[in-house]
Amino acid sequence: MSDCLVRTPVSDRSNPADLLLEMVDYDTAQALLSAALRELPSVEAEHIPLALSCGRILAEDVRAVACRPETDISAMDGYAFRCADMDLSGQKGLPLSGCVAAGDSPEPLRDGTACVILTGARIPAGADCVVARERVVVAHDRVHLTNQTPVTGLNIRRKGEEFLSGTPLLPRGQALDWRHMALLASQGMTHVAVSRPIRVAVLANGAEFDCHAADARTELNTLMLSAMLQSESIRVRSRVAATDSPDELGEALRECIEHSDVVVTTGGISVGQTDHVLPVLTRMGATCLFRRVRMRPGKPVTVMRLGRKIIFCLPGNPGAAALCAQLFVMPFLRAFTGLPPHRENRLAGRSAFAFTPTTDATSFLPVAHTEEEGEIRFSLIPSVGASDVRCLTRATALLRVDAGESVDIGSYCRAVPFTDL
Ligand SMILES: Nc1nc2c(c(=O)[nH]1)N[C@H]1C(S)=C(S)[C@@H](COP(=O)(O)OP(=O)(O)OC[C@H]3O[C@@H](n4cnc5c(N)ncnc54)[C@H](O)[C@@H]3O)O[C@H]1N2
Ligand code: MOO
Repeated sequence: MSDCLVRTPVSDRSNPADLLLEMVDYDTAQALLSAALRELPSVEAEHIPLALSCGRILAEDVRAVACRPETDISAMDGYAFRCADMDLSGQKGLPLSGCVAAGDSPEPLRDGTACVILTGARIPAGADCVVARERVVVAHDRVHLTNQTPVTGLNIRRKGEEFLSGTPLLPRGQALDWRHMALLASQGMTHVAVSRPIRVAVLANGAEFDCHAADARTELNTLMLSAMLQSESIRVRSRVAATDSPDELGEALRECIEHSDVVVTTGGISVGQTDHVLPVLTRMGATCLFRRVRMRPGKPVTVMRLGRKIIFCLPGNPGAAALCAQLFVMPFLRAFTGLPPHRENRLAGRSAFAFTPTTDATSFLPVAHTEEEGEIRFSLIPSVGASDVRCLTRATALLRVDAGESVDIGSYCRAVPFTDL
């Protein structure tokens, strides 16, 4: 038998384990979380080498300091000349005078001549068109047109045609990836200001995860949640307190809180005699943002705050922990890192199944979504409940059904797709 904490009387409203504390509905819980996030100072910026910045979040707006192309350049390997100088019949041609390659700073073109020019080379002053090499014939050091009528600007990439100096290039909050590297490097940037990574601690608890326990179980949530939350802009560390001792749990919580910006606990938040997470946090001075949400599954989910630290207390059942992490922790971390809400924040489509809730709570059903003839269709993934880990591997979204609503085949429905960071 474990040593059980003596339960505080249910009338003690300072204890978040107290079931008399009012349960909030799902939208209220989200609103409380958004309000708490707004009160947090934004994450500091750090300057890191551009080469290491993929996956990080831009901490400031970037404007062009140089236009692109920086100067008029040739788009072709060929010959540059002044259009008006060229004999269009191809009979006379123009004498050749020199060669310009990319990287050269050419002298002005001699009047009445053409020069060899290579792709990317600066257009010499005096030239106003480029004809591709395969469209001329060169004989006796003269260039003759074969199959081209040149016009001013032909095959010239004009200075600033991509963008001018001062053009807004990327907004603060942009998650950087390979597509942004060339653009930033084109501005001479070797370093970039990004938000420093957010430190998240994931803490599981429960004596059943002690491998010496008489009925030991495999701990699943730290691996699952670390994989979900880990990204270039989020550093996750995890810890398992394989104990039912409030003191040992308290020590683990203290250590997690001290070294992290955000803590995510799983398990130990219901009303069992070994559910110590909330009383221990309360004793440490944490206050409750909300305690339990009118939703199924995931009802026990609770969010605490200690100073500037937010502590998500998720239910221990892996399915419920995953669902609460997707619905609460992921959007919070996106916003905290400075990312905009996920572009597929909400999916709308038609249900391929019928469902009538049996609770007065918001139900979240695991579904797989497919696109058929431009419309999203949701299929129900069978689940035996909040401990089901197999159904997660087949689901792609969580379909929301509010209390009092029911779903019929063909009903228009909303779902939150699973996301990563
Ligand atoms: N009297 C009541 N009992 C329960 C209620 C209630 O309202 N009244 N709510 C139920 C619901 S809903 C849930 S969800 C669970 C939540 O309980 P806890 O968050 O305290 O979770 P535990 O009791 O610690 O664990 C529940 C279950 O999940 C397994 N678990 C926990 N952590 C992990 C992990 N890291 N890896 C794998 N499996 C884990 C644990 O072994 C238990 O089987 O409370 C209900 N009870
Ligand atoms: O809500 Mo619990 O999260 O059903 O298992």
